Amino acid sequence: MAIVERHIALVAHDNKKVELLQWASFNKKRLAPHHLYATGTTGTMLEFELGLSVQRFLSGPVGGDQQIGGRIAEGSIDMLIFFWDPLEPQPHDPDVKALLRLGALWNIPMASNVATADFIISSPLFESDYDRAVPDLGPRNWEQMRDQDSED
Ligand SMILES: O=C(CO)COP(=O)(O)O
Repeated sequence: MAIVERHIALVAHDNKKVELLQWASFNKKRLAPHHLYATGTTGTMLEFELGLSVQRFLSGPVGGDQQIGGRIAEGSIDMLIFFWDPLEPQPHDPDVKALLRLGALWNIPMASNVATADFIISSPLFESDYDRAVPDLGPRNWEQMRDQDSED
């Protein structure tokens, strides 16, 4: 049976990059058939060290987290492996929070640590059809909002 190709974003803060590299190295064969994305430095590391083909965005602190969040919102990234650093504040903490928020909102599988990433990548669902529930977040109805406002 053909595998379902996932669109997976891989991101790690500096103190977590080695952990991500080791995880990706161990799982290289399983990751390779999928479409991989990463923030700038994480992506360079994965390409350079493992020879994986990765679409790189800007570095996290200068907009890369927001770019990935945008792709999640528009539906072109459907999984996030993000080893964020729980022991160190980041200059772009609002962007980190926004990325995690969008991942939760759009109900994509997200791993913040190695154990969860292991569970995700070894799940039978990893490469099979999965009907992910997506919230109904169509455009808000301006006319309805205006009429409600005038009733108040
Ligand atoms: O800061 C990051 C995620 O918040 C990661 O960015 P880099 O991959 O460019 O180091």
